[in-house]
Amino acid sequence: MGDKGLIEHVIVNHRWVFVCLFLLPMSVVYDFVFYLRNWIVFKLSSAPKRHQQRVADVQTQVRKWINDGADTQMCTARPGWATVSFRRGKYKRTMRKISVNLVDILSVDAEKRLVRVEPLVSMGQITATLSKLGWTLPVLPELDDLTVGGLIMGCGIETSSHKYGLFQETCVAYELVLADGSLIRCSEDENPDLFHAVPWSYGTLGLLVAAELQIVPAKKYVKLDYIPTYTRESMVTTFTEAAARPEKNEFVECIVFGNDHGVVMTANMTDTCEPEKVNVLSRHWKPWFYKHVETFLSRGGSSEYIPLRDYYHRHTRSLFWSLQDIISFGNHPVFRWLFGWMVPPKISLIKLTQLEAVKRLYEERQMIQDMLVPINKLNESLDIFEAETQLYPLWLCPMLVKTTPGFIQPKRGKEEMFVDIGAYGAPKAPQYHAETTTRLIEEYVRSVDGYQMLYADTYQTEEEFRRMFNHTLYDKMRKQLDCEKAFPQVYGKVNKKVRE
Ligand SMILES: Cc1cc2nc3c(=O)[nH]c(=O)nc-3n(C[C@H](O)[C@H](O)[C@H](O)COP(=O)(O)OP(=O)(O)OC[C@H]3O[C@@H](n4cnc5c(N)ncnc54)[C@H](O)[C@@H]3O)c2cc1C
Ligand SMILES: NC(=O)C1=CN([C@@H]2O[C@H](COP(=O)(O)OP(=O)(O)OC[C@H]3O[C@@H](n4cnc5c(N)ncnc54)[C@H](OP(=O)(O)O)[C@@H]3O)[C@@H](O)[C@H]2O)C=CC1
Ligand SMILES: CC(C)=CCC[C@@H](C)[C@H]1CC[C@H]2C3=C(CC[C@]12C)[C@@]1(C)CC[C@H](O)C[C@@H]1CC3
Repeated sequence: MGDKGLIEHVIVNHRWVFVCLFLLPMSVVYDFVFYLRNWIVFKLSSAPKRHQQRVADVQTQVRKWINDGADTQMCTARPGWATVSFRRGKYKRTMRKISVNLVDILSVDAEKRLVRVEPLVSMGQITATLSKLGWTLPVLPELDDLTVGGLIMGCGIETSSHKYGLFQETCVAYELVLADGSLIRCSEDENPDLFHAVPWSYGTLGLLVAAELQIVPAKKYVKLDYIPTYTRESMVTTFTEAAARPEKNEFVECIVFGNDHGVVMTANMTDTCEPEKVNVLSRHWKPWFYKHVETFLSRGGSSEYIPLRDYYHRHTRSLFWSLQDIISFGNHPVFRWLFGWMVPPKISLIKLTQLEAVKRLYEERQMIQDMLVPINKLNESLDIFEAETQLYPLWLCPMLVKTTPGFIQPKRGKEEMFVDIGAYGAPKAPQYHAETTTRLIEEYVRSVDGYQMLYADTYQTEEEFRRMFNHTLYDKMRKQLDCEKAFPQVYGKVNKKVRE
């Protein structure tokens, strides 16, 4: 084995060496630099002043594209490795890249209960800002590095989605630069068709330059009730009943640890607590959250008070359960005490440095998928996941599909409760084959009028994709805004063939 072969062997089979020695320190430096930059910007209060100039710069780039003959389509200049999406878009190599370098929180309006942000503002930045002011977002998707732009143009989900719907249902206005270089604002009252067509459009109707999001009062803690279940029936029933009562349960999720057992969690914000039951999850020596949850299967049900921000970022430290496949001893107490403060490595840096062999490994032997199905199909869906993947844990998160027009709408005309089934890890089913199995599951999801989250690999054909997502309003807006030359279709940005 030559030097290159040896390095590749070590990186694929002992990836933790590279991750611990290189990626973790790099992630700390990266976060620190960004933190410092934001601190300076905030102290100088320069973000709102510079916003207009930065938007004008986006408009100038689009107008230059027109003057240059508009011969290639446009996408944002954000490199594929920097995103939370599972893969990189190949289209980033060929399309005209428009730099939308807008990373700041512009204003917090307590009276109107709104926060106005630029599209690259991350969820970590938002919780840091809002919690100090006593506010929070109604839906705050897990993973610190998710951006407002990515969550609006794609979709975002969290354990309060059974009450509020997806992230976009809590947005009240978008500002976009269109294919002709003009700036437009849209909301429920102003350009409502565009407003409803933007979510799930993946940047194919225009470039987002600002968004207004609802805020709601935050409390200090979340009181979290852990309810272990030992049969499939009790797991599904407990979860479904909890999701149906948003007035009683502000947050609902379930981690399925095996075919017939899992822990359902219901939670509510509170300002008071029982001090002996407080669990500060963000302390670096604390066990990974899903491992902690698993202990309630043997300990029996219980309650805890978790600081609100720690609750929001509870799965971030272990990237749900994906980190165990990268640092297998990451949850060992010694590792946690010594290095836990550096974890997790930044997803962007993992993507930037992963070798072709690691990519292949993930492509062939790992499944990263979120499928949204009507909650009354949960039991049947779990049977399919068990038969085809035998992959555990699974993440269950309920979500309300509202009748708002757009890419996803309840097929039966009235709002309907769905559940996101998240599968992240190495399937154990002997017949598992990335493409065949995913296609089979996609077919099932279509058959129950469900949806696939598109940050992951979709193997659907364009015709199947159009059957899954309602393109009526989207097609109308593409025509009206003359998008055909300017941007690809959503399918052209998300299907497996255009991603690597
Ligand atoms: C109107 C207004 C506008 C503002 N604009 C901006 C702005 O544009 N950009 C900006 O950055 N700040 C802005 N701020 C300041 C903001 O309040 C924070 O000071 C800033 O975001 C940095 O937060 P921090 O120092 O608390 O960072 P930290 O709390 O140190 O957080 C830094 C990062 O660490 C992680 N983290 C920290 N604690 C936890 C935890 N408990 N669990 C999991 N992860 C955690 C998160 O990833 C977070 O992004 C604004 C404030 C106001 C009022
Ligand atoms: N908890 C959750 O809900 C989770 C959600 N996700 C998914 O991750 C993705 C978000 O990741 P993130 O890294 O934030 O975003 P990405 O950079 O991956 O962006 C996602 C899409 O949105 C487009 N987009 C982003 N910003 C703009 C903008 N300003 N103008 C026009 N188009 C834009 C991108 O276009 P382009 O390709 O041109 O750059 C891209 O197609 C979403 O798809 C989300 O569903 C992942 C994990 C958890
Ligand atoms: C809560 C929802 C809806 C989704 C959570 C999905 C995450 C678990 C995945 C999103 C991006 C994924 C990536 C990886 C692991 C799983 C995610 C965090 C990797 C870090 C796995 C290792 C690869 O080499 C790179 C991957 C990048 C994206």
